[in-house]
Amino acid sequence: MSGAIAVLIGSPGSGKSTVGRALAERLGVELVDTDAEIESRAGKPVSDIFVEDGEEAFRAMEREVVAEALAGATGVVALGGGSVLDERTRADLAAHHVVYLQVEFADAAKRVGLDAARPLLMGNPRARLRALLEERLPVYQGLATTTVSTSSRHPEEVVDRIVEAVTAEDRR
Ligand SMILES: Nc1ncnc2c1ncn2[C@@H]1O[C@H](COP(=O)(O)OP(=O)(O)O)[C@@H](O)[C@H]1O
Ligand SMILES: O=C(O)C1=C[C@@H](OP(=O)(O)O)[C@@H](O)[C@H](O)C1
Ligand SMILES: [Mg+2]
Repeated sequence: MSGAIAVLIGSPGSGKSTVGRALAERLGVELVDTDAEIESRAGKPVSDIFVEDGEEAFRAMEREVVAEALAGATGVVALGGGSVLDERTRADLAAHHVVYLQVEFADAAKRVGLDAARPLLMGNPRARLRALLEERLPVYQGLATTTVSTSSRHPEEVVDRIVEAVTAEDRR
């Protein structure tokens, strides 16, 4: 299959950015983390974009950055958790290995609890995260060519599973 070696999708706290970095390093390929690219273009953190420009402006930038990342991808792409809500992004993903990083609610809550930079979870982080997971689960499942559980697994073990899965997919 051409395109990215793996495009990582999943909820906030599933480990897309962390595992994306480790996977790209393991394979010796480039990583594009679309949130990092948005931050570099905007010159400010995602949380500031949400507060100062609003979610709609963030989603418009995200759509553009994701489309570019997917069009040129040959390595690993880590998406933001909400990027798959865009129809064009979902269509673009059809050309790629799409790895859904699955996480139990309790683990995701613990992981994002360590990091205050997720504007969508402001207010009541646990309730917001639960609602996001419920709404998006079918979308993540529908897009995945491979699903890898990340609960109770070190990021390097998650990388092992992804490498096995994409190698097996390519043999098919
Ligand atoms: N498999 C894992 N086990 C434990 N903690 C993890 C794991 N993957 C990521 N984390 C931690 O969870 C937090 C969120 O990870 P991150 O990669 O930013 O997730 P995402 O990009 O999916 O929102 C970070 O503090 C990270 O160190
Ligand atoms: O789920 C979402 O809608 C979002 C997830 C974040 O990325 P992570 O999934 O990497 O945390 C980031 O793109 C933004 O805060 C919106
Ligand atoms: Mg991330």
